[in-house]
Amino acid sequence: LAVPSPTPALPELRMTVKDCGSKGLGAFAAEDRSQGAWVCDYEGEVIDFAQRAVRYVSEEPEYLFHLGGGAVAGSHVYIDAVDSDHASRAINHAQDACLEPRVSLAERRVAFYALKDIKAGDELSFDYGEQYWLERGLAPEDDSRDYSPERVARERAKLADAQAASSSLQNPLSRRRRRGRAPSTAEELARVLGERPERPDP
Ligand SMILES: C[S@@+](CC[C@H](N)C(=O)[O-])C[C@H]1O[C@@H](n2cnc3c(N)ncnc32)[C@H](O)[C@@H]1O
Repeated sequence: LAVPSPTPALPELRMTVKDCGSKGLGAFAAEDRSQGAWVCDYEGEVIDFAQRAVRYVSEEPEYLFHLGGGAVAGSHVYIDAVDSDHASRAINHAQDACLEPRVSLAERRVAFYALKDIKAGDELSFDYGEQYWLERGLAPEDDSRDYSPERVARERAKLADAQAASSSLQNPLSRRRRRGRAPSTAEELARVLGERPERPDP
């Protein structure tokens, strides 16, 4: 019985980084790669929630890939490519992208796979997700979805409502107030604080 030998793993795709006009720099394939094959990883520094908070106080991060985490914000993990000199840092966004990012929180890894046949000279892209652009109030190129100021305003209002609901849920005193009466003794206060609910999964 003939057993097919396993396909040898391909090396990382050869890439070049070039100017892409208003998108800034972009990463381009320097050779062909077939649909389904691994292309490269998103290379950068693995950081946690606290490091992210220190690094990005007032500016929106541009090279940060969120790997996920649990219900607790402090457990979230990211790959930050801000100081990387790897070409993956320059991969731009497109709705009809040629790359699929496969994220492994356990391995602290993002691996890009070809969603279609890639030819030498093609620009590499993945879908950053609508949220990336809505949070920044920007409309990206190579994307026909709705990023109008009206939608941005609607999404921001939804987020503000969700945050208000979540903070009032997490504050047992406000829960008690809604039921009509704030705790008036230390024992009652301790009992109320003891009822503090778990943060819901976002
Ligand atoms: C991870 S960087 C990608 C590389 C970047 N172009 C550069 O010059 O370093 C993400 C940023 O690139 C730009 N960008 C990526 N895709 C874009 C698109 N489709 N339309 C407009 N700007 C884009 C945006 O400024 C975005 O915040």
